[in-house]
Amino acid sequence: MSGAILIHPAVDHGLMPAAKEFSGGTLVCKCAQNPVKVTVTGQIAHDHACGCTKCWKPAGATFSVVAVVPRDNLRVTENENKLAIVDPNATIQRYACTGCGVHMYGRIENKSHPFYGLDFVHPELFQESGWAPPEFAAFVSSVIESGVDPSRMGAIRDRLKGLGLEPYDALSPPLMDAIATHTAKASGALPH
Ligand SMILES: N[C@@H](CCC(=O)N[C@@H](CSCO)C(=O)NCC(=O)O)C(=O)O
Ligand SMILES: [Zn+2]
Ligand SMILES: [Zn+2]
Repeated sequence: MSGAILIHPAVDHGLMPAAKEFSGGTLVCKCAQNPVKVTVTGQIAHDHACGCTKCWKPAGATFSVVAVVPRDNLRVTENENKLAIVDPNATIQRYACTGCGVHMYGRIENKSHPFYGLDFVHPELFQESGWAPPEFAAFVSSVIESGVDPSRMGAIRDRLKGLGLEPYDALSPPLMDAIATHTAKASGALPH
């Protein structure tokens, strides 16, 4: 680790490679009793470190680690009654455990959203190893909104680059292109 720059416990010691045989697993919240469990089928996609204020981060972390899975591949299997939506007006409706505060999944209900059909999950909550590691860092400048001193941004971006997580202030260029393509097709600027 370089100095006091802690990105997230799942990346601070280097990225763990994906396991070829990883076929999903169980996300478990941090409650000592009656934890919420969410079963995910298949590997995660578009895993990234996210600096936005809305994604759940473990204590001490500057970034979250968040990825997507098809919503049909996700099931709440235990203690669903403990879940509550953090902000019903947000694009991503994040279901948090009312016991420990961990966000178990985030769902997009707007059918015209470019990412409709995908749920957001924090893969560090898997009890299994082998999930695909983060590929880039998103919404990096947004960490300032959580109180990070702007003077630290150079060191934070250098640390992310050192970990192989290219820093962007929105999503990665391929994902931003996919969003723009969706928008252009919806408006008619591009053919379907
Ligand atoms: N500066 C804002 C940015 C918040 C934001 O737009 N977050 C993104 C990324 S979340 C995971 O990649 C987003 O899509 N948000 C939609 C939502 O949260 O519903 C901030 O930091 O708050
Ligand atoms: Zn909990
Ligand atoms: Zn985020």
